[in-house]
Amino acid sequence: MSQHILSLHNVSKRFNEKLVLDRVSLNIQSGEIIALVGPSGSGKSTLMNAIMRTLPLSEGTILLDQTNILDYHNNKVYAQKVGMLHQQYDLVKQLEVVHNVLAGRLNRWGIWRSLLSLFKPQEIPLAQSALTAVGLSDKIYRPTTELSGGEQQRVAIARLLVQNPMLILADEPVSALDPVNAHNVLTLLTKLVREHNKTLIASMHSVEYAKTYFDRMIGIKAGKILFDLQTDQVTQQQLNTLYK
Ligand SMILES: Nc1ncnc2c1ncn2[C@@H]1O[C@H](COP(=O)(O)OP(=O)(O)OP(=O)(O)O)[C@@H](O)[C@H]1O
Repeated sequence: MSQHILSLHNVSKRFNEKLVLDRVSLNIQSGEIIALVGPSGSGKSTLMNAIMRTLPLSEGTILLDQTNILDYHNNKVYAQKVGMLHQQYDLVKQLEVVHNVLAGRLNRWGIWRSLLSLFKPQEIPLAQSALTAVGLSDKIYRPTTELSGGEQQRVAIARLLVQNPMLILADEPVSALDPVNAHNVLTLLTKLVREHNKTLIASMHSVEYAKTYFDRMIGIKAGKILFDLQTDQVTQQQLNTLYK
């Protein structure tokens, strides 16, 4: 049996008649830290949304943990396998940080516990330890809106730690941040992924960041994989072709 955490077999996606993913096949092992790179509109977000099950495939199969993603009937169970980090953090800004972090627990709690937690946060030690891991333990009861962009992205990472999925997808996780915050968030994210034995796939606008922080780079152009290599093996010529 395959040991791949994620396998895509001939995955295609059409929007109306437009082919946006064109027979994409790839295998990903547990623990890999992968950057998806490619020009705007090449299909990176579509690929991630397909893995997240927010977009149905036109053709092909995706196996997560050796099971077809369509066979996970329960979204809560699926959320224990895959979590996503968005460019715009996707937090409820009016709530205190603790509630946003504990939102990562919703896939394990029932409705009553989830509602109760809005009034009296449940599992505070769990939230506290996730916030300590991202360097924000002193911000637990602050309104999220008072945090900077970089801090909000770290809250979103703490929420993922609480959610504890095996695979993390990150859609341009630092493109809304300045270079210092982008560096801090990527350093933190890749360190936590390694320490917690997770797998990371991130779409990256910046090839420089992709080279610095990621082990494997997958170049996508017009919905096709142009190269799929260890980062140090990607040549300037391949990058030129990708962005030409
Ligand atoms: N819901 C949709 N309906 C129709 N077309 C779509 C839809 N979502 C994406 N597309 C098209 O699919 C193509 C790929 O988009 P996608 O967002 O996956 O690219 P991307 O590589 O993530 O781009 P970027 O780097 O700019 O985020 C684009 O041409 C886009 O316009």
